[in-house]
Amino acid sequence: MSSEMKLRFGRKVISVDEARAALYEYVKPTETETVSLPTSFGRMLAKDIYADHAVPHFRRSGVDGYAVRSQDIAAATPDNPIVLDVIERIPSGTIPKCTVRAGKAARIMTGAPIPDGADTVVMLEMTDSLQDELLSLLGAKVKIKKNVQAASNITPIAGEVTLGELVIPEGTRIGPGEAAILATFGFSMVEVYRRPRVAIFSTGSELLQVEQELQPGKIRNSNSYMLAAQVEANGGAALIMPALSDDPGQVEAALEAILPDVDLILTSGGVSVGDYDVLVDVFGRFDGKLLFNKVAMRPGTPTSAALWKGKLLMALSGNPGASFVGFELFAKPIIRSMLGSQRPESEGLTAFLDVPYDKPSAYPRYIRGTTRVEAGCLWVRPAGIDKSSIMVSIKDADCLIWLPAGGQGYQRGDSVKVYTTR
Ligand SMILES: Nc1nc2c(c(=O)[nH]1)N[C@H]1C(S)=C(S)[C@@H](COP(=O)(O)OP(=O)(O)OC[C@H]3O[C@@H](n4cnc5c(N)ncnc54)[C@H](O)[C@@H]3O)O[C@H]1N2
Ligand code: MOO
Ligand SMILES: [Mg+2]
Repeated sequence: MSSEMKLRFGRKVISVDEARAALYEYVKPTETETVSLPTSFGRMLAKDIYADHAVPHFRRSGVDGYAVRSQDIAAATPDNPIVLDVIERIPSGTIPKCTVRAGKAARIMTGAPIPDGADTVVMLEMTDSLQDELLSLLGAKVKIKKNVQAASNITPIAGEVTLGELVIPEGTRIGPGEAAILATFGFSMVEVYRRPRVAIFSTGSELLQVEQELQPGKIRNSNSYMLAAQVEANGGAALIMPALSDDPGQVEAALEAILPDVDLILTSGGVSVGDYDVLVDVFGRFDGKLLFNKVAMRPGTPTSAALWKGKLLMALSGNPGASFVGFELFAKPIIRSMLGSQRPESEGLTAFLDVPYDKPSAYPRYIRGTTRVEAGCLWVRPAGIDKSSIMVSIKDADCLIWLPAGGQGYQRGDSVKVYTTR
């Protein structure tokens, strides 16, 4: 068999895990860059964030009311209120001037520092000050109508975060909570991983550009946009390249030209046994190293990958379903590893199959699935028609249902593993 025929038909099949291991060998995190906090949302943090001060860094009032000594108001009741002298008013953001001694009270606002001497705060609603609030403060008195436990309505120093605590580990995606913490600790500039640049090429002379009118026997290129959306959803920067022809020389030249400018190349189509499956031809003539060209999985069996001039080239199947699944299983963990993620692979969950599934397969299946929760249990069913060539059901998928190889089919209610894709 010629080497070209060998590449097409004499393929060595490897498992998904072996394929991933082969890829991970060549994956390294991108360099870090420093960006402004407002532009860091969605980016991956490139260094551990430690608390360089306690939060709060002062005893903070949680309510509007009076800061007092709890022992002064132990006997307070609505019928027998305790009267205290009001010595100062403490707006939030100011520093108390006086110490609260026996028989004294300080009117305090929510968020303001607790004055020395006070160990609790009585809410305004439990005093009679509401009537007096127009009185000039000096000489005013306040009737406390309810005793309040010591430490009430006070957040102690370091009540939220202690000095030196690791608040966000490196490799975390910056969402709302992380943004709040970064702002709290003064990170107006944030060190993040550079977003991996991913070039996307589709192949196939049947492909039209999106803006082109439909023509007999041709289809619009949908994979490139699906893959670009998947790249961006996982923190990469997608470069949608012009679709490639079926000419091996042209394809090789186009891929080689972009290699230096990107971190990863994704192609879709042209990896099976067809006469015009051009990636197979490229693998037969390029000076890269083919890592694998057949994976024990359905869909996406002909998914291939190569290392070329130090960069990974992921050659996904042309069938939209297979392309989607191949991205989720291989390109997603590559991109997330480049972004420093400690958990690059999709999270595995257990769900109950919502419908019977009776298509046995020689290879493990990764079926686009739609989950739902019922009475606290996760149920999953195939998202629409479960065929590799179906594009329209991809929008309904929020996971991949993993069905082991072989099997005599599955009943409704069988528990299966699912991998989230959202
Ligand atoms: N005799 C065999 N035929 C096929 C085999 C096989 O083992 N023996 N493998 C099948 C499997 S499995 C898959 S998966 C597909 C993969 O084929 P390719 O990766 O070579 O993909 P293409 O042939 O280029 O296209 C397949 C299909 O997908 C459509 N396509 C391609 N690119 C796009 C795009 N950018 N947007 C939308 N649709 C796209 C293309 O029109 C074809 O319909 O091979 C099976 N055949
Ligand atoms: O490998 Mo496939 O099963 O058509 O995608
Ligand atoms: Mg083909």
